[in-house]
Amino acid sequence: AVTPAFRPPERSDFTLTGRPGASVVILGGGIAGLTAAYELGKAGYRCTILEARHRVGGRNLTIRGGDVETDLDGRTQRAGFSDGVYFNAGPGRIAQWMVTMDYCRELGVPVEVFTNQNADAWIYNESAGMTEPVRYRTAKADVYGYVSELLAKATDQGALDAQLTAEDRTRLLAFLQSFGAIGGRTNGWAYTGTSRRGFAAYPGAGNDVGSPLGAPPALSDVFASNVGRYFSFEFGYDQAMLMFQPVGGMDQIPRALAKAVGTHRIRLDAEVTGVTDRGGAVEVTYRQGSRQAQLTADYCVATLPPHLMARVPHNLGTAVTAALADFPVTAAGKIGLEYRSRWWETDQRIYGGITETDLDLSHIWYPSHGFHGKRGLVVGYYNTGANARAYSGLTPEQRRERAVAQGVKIHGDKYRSELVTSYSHAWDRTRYIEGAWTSPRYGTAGYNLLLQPAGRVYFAGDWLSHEVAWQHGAFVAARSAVSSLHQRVMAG
Ligand SMILES: Cc1cc2nc3c(=O)[nH]c(=O)nc-3n(C[C@H](O)[C@H](O)[C@H](O)COP(=O)(O)OP(=O)(O)OC[C@H]3O[C@@H](n4cnc5c(N)ncnc54)[C@H](O)[C@@H]3O)c2cc1C
Ligand SMILES: N=C(N)NCCCC(=O)C(=O)O
Repeated sequence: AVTPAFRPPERSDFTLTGRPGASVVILGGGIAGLTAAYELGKAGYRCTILEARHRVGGRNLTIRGGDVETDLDGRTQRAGFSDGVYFNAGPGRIAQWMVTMDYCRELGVPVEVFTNQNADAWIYNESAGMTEPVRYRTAKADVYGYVSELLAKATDQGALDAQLTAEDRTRLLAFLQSFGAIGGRTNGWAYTGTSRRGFAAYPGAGNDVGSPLGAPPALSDVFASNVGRYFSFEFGYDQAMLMFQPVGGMDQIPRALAKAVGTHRIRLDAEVTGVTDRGGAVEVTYRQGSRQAQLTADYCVATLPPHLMARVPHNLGTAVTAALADFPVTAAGKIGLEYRSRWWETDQRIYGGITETDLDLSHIWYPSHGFHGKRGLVVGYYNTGANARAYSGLTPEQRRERAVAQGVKIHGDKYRSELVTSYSHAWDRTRYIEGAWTSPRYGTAGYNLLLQPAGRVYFAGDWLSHEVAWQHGAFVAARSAVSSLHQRVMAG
């Protein structure tokens, strides 16, 4: 066969066979820690999770009205969202092939489509001189049209004869005519714009042909606007539609995991302060409020972000510390803007999806659920790196003002006037996380060292996978760690 058969991801009815009943202390109650406890629990291990924050989930964080978060700079926000409104401050979407979907199925977490791409969402490149946003459908029609025109001309003029047979040329020209909606040879393969660009007023009854947007800008202006830079996003194997989200918020996943694990096995507000491998057991010290406590178990699974684990005193060796400290960390931030009306649906006909910009807010997300409801939440920025750090240095009020001032350029006055309340999350300033995700140095001795246990301590987290910045990575890394732990226990 030319194409290898599709291999479904490891199934979620992943089960360790044999019931050895050893004890395991798990550091961190994010997706990796909860998954380790869930899978080990199925096999009869006695697990305890130590989680420093006041809730499980880690980076999987959904904010609802009444939630209170204080960042490393001491800025406290109390989310004022209405009942039923939620904001996924961390993960927001899941690809169909990800093992995350299997866990949703197994745990009974209902999912719905997350609209990752929408022909009616906007593109706005201020630095390219755009004074008005353009709809995705219009931008695509023009870029595909002109690229097709150029390639058709070059092909027909013989510029590609060294690469193409006569049959290839005919087939390529036929493809380009349909792909770009361009004229034929007699029209010089010209792109002159079609209904694909969209309408100022859509067609109606009788003789109402509507008001088509008409002729495209000149080829040079279309390329100068640089709208084409966003088209490849939806080609990514990890971002292509259909994408999914849990109904009611991404934290339905950690909530379901915590319930399955048993909340009595999870200690919250428990900050791990030391890990000592005693040879026959692992001793973990932690702080709960003013109380210092200690826990001894047969094994340990450590799922703290690597740059934080590197700072926890331990006796696992300097090579382990150096390897943990060698994960470059990215910043990311998001703001949730609650509106009293769904003007993006009623006035702009945008039902979900993402507007792309070259502003420092980067992306604007419209909700993929609750269509035609009373109110809704727009993600007013989702940015990374320097843009994220620029926002995380501001107060929550300043962040909102900066995001709204820019959003108005794209959406008009309602972007400000209909706003009710907001909450912003800066991952680089979040205690016990201090970053969004890492860039592992795959293939180095340090990375490979952490794939092995350090004595009785196993490591897991999305940072020990090739799907960093995805819950999938945390799930599979946890499964990998508990599988090798279990093999060792069964062999011993
Ligand atoms: C902005 C953003 C967007 C994302 N988008 C997506 C997406 O759309 N889809 C997707 O699938 N994934 C997405 N991700 C990635 C996803 O959130 C992560 O891959 C996943 O949640 C990582 O889980 P983890 O358990 O490895 O780590 P974490 O969630 O970081 O868990 C580590 C845990 O350790 C705890 N901890 C830290 N220090 C201590 C200590 N001293 N003692 C005890 N506990 C401690 C932390 O509080 C935390 O709960 C996104 C992440 C971010 C930040
Ligand atoms: N550099 C990356 N791995 N990007 C992924 C960004 C985080 C994510 O999963 C999402 O937003 O969907």
